[in-house]
This record gives sequence, C-alpha cells and structure tokens, in this order.
Amino acid sequence: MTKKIRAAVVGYGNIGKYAIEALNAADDFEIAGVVRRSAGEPLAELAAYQVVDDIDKLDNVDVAILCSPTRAIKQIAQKILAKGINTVDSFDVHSQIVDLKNTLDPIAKANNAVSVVAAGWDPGSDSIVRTLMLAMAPKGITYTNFGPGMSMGHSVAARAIPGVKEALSVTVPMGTGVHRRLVYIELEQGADFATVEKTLKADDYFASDETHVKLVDCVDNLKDMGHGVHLTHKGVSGETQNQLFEYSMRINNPALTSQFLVSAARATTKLNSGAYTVIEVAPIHFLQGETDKLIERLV
Ligand SMILES: NC(=O)C1=CN([C@@H]2O[C@H](COP(=O)(O)OP(=O)(O)OC[C@H]3O[C@@H](n4cnc5c(N)ncnc54)[C@H](OP(=O)(O)O)[C@@H]3O)[C@@H](O)[C@H]2O)C=CC1
Ligand SMILES: N[C@@H](CCCC(=O)C(=O)O)C(=O)O
Repeated sequence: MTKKIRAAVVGYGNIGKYAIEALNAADDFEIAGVVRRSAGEPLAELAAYQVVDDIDKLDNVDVAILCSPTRAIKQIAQKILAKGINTVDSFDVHSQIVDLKNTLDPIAKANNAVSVVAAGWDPGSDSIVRTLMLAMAPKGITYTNFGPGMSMGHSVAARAIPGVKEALSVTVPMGTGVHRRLVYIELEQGADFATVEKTLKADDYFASDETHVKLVDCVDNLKDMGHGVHLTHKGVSGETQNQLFEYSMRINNPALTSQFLVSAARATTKLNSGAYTVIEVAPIHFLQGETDKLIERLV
C-alpha cells in the first residue's frame, strides 16, 4: 500500500472546516491534526483529531494546509517551511503574490520543502483558466466577473477592523471586471459607525472598489457562503480575431477553496523544492492517480 500524505490543517475557520471534509474525501491523504492558535476548549466536531497549538506537537507532517487569514499567511508559511514541512495557502491579495512567492522560495529551497501559494479558486483555479485562455488567444482582453456572492477574504478583512464584531462582504458584479462591494457589519458595543466605515473603505481590500457599508443587527441572518465567477476572454488566435471563451461556476466558496488547497497539497509532494504559484505547476500534479491512466482519461 502506498504511504498516505499526512496533512495538518492550520487555522480552523470556514476554510479549515471544509479542508477537513476534503481531506477525508481524498483516500491518498490522512489528517495529522489541526493546529489552532489556542488548542483551548475542545470542539466536539474535532474529537477524532489531534488538536494542538503548535505544529511541532504533530508527528510526521508532510504538508500544512494554511487556512488562516491572508494577512497572516506570509509569517506562518515562513515558520512552517523552515521546519522542512510543505505548505499550501489561498493567499488572495493579487498584487502581493509575486512578493509572497519570492519570499518563500529561498526558505523552501534551503529546507528541502515545497510551497504552493495562492491556491484557492481566485487566485487559484481561475488563474489556470485565465492562463489557458491566453494560450488559446494570446492577444485580447480577459474579464473576471465575480458573484454576486460572499468574498471570504473581504469578510475576514472587514472583521479585522477595530469595532467590527461580525462582517459579511458581498461582491456584486457590475460587468467588465468592475465590482461593487456591500459590506454588512455588526458593531462592538460603543464602536462608532462613521469611524469604522472610514477605516474599512480605506483598507486595501476595499479602497479601489465602490464600497457600501451597512449596519445590521445580525450578520448571521444574511450569511450565505455561495459565490461564483463568469470569466470571459475575447481575443486573437494567430491573426484570426473574435475568438470568445467563457467559463462560469456557482459554488460554495469555502468548499471549493479547500478542495483546491487539498489538490495543491498533493502537488507539493511531486515538485522539487521551492515556492510556486498554481500556473507553474503541471495540472496533472493536482490529481490523484497513475500518470498513464490520467492521460488516457483526460487527454
Ligand atoms: N484564494 C481564494 O480563492 C480564497 C481565499 N480565501 C482566503 O482564506 C482566508 C480564510 O478565510 P476563512 O476561513 O473564511 O476565515 P476565518 O476567519 O473563518 O478562519 C481563519 C482562521 O484562522 C485563525 N486565525 C484568525 N486570526 C488569526 C491571526 N491573526 N493569525 C493567525 N491565525 C488566525 C482562526 O483559527 P484558529 O482559531 O483555529 O486559530 C480562524 O478561525 C481568507 O483570509 C481569504 O483570503 C478564502 C476563499 C477563497
Ligand atoms: N478571494 C475570494 C474568492 C474570489 C472572489 C473575490 O475575489 C471577490 O469576491 O472579490 C474570497 O476570499 O472569497
């Protein structure tokens, strides 16, 4: 029997929960444990797993699936790679992905480890679709239209603003890759709405989009983790114009993010040491199974 890949889930929020599900559904993986900031009060749903506050307390971890907030990823990934453990993350600040990869790459190489960064669905699987579309029509324009739906990254960023108790950020597509953001917030007692609104609108996650902040009594009553994308590329193949490609999906956001993280975790076991974005990984590495069988089925 081939050895299973031992994965640790780091951070147990929305993505962490679905990562456990995706790992349990993948028979080439086993769960080494869950790493939380504080192992704290035991959760009944995690009773079957070792829950620790430090990855060093888990045995023989091959890969850590980082399910922590994007803004904490760089620091966490650096620490774990330095131990020689592979990492995958769904870091989603597009303008900082090159910096993340270039920071992690020398650490991964020095410790004989592999990191696949920005491996959710956008960035992530959509990045591969955009790459493919460009290979099919190298000249032209690609539009990525999200939603409507809940952006986990924007909701996490909104929740981190002082005075915000709970937040839901809904992305509304306006067409041609332009989005409006509706951010529903519950405030901590005594927090000032105008100050929170100003801080939120100035945050990098929101600053370049039309953003509306709405005060509500209960964010949970509004929460639906559905999302989606409609990606188009219209361009030129060779000298032939008017090539139109479309890709769309409606999804449960954390379920897809976590599934792709698990697929990327598998890929880390097939790569030379270093840090990679998903477009630098051969697609077959994301899949379980024998190479020739996959080629027969897919090519
Ligand atoms: N690329 C993509 O397509 C996507 C990316 N994402 C990214 O996933 C990230 C996580 O989303 P989600 O699961 O909804 O977030 P949650 O807030 O639900 O979960 C994050 C978990 O990380 C831990 N955590 C919280 N604060 C910190 C901190 N400051 N430092 C370290 N760990 C912390 C907590 O777990 P514990 O208490 O167990 O330590 C928390 O539950 C988002 O920031 C988003 O950017 C999400 C969807 C798609
Ligand atoms: N990174 C997103 C997934 C892509 C959708 C998106 O970026 C958005 O809604 O703005 C998320 O965190 O949910």
